[in-house]
Amino acid sequence: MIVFEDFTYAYPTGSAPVLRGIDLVVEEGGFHGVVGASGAGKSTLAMAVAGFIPHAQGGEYAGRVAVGGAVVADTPLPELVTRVGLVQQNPFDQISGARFTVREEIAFGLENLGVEREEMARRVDAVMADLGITGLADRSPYALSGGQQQVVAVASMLVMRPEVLVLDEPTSQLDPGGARMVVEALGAVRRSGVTVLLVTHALELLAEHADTLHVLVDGEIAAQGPPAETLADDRMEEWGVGRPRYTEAAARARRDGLWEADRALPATLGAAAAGFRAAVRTEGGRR
Ligand SMILES: Nc1ncnc2c1ncn2[C@@H]1O[C@H](COP(=O)(O)OP(=O)(O)OP(=O)(O)O)[C@@H](O)[C@H]1O
Repeated sequence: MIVFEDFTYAYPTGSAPVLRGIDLVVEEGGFHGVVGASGAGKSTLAMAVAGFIPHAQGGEYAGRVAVGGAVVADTPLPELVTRVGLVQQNPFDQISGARFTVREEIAFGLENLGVEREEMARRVDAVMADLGITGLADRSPYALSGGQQQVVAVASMLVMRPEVLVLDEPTSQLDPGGARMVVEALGAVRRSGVTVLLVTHALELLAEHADTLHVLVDGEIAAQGPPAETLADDRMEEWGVGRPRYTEAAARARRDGLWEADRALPATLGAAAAGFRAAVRTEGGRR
């Protein structure tokens, strides 16, 4: 569980706070999304969960962030890395450069923790099997596609058995095939019981997979709730987030009288298809 209590944060080089009075509860387990316009503070929020804020970045803060009951600011980074994994945008940048194979790369964090060799091998094998990358075990991390590298980055975090996995735009530099690999891997992470907090502009992905969605606007939480509600919110345009293409299609159909007036706008393809089918039936009934 991640809890923000009235959390405000300013970077050391900037005078104005970039997160302001954040109150947020992310329930244990499940898949939770964070969206917002560019500069809204999403990466800053991700770093506040992972502890790079305040531990590595410094800056000024008020209020608190806690993960699994541990207050992030009071917990040393070496302990936090076993509680929270952070996967970032660029898969290439996350390769340690210190190991030759995917298997060794995934084991790297456990080695640093001094985990016993057999236990380490068991855990690495299990994570690779869970994420469907056993076939990559003996390859060089540098010889992989971006999607494969990103799944290895997820595996390197998951092998530490964190409570929370935070991902900051993990698919934004990938082609559609690579993005699909990462999404499938996140399905496996979710099934393992780890809480997933995903920062992304990929609204359709959140519409299909997220349990809750948190909308950041200029450093504040402007809306939160189930994605079917938040993504169809009329204010998403003015907040600079936009809406899924299915929502936009239905909104246009509604303007043209082709969407039932009392039916909520859809966020997913399935909900859009159901709405259009119903509209066609109603139209047919009128004839
Ligand atoms: N290291 C830093 N020092 C000072 N200001 C920073 C630093 N990093 C980010 N900022 C500022 O903090 C604000 C929020 O940035 P952040 O990267 O968290 O936004 P974001 O929502 O993740 O944006 P994007 O979608 O473009 O990644 C921006 O105004 C940004 O310029």
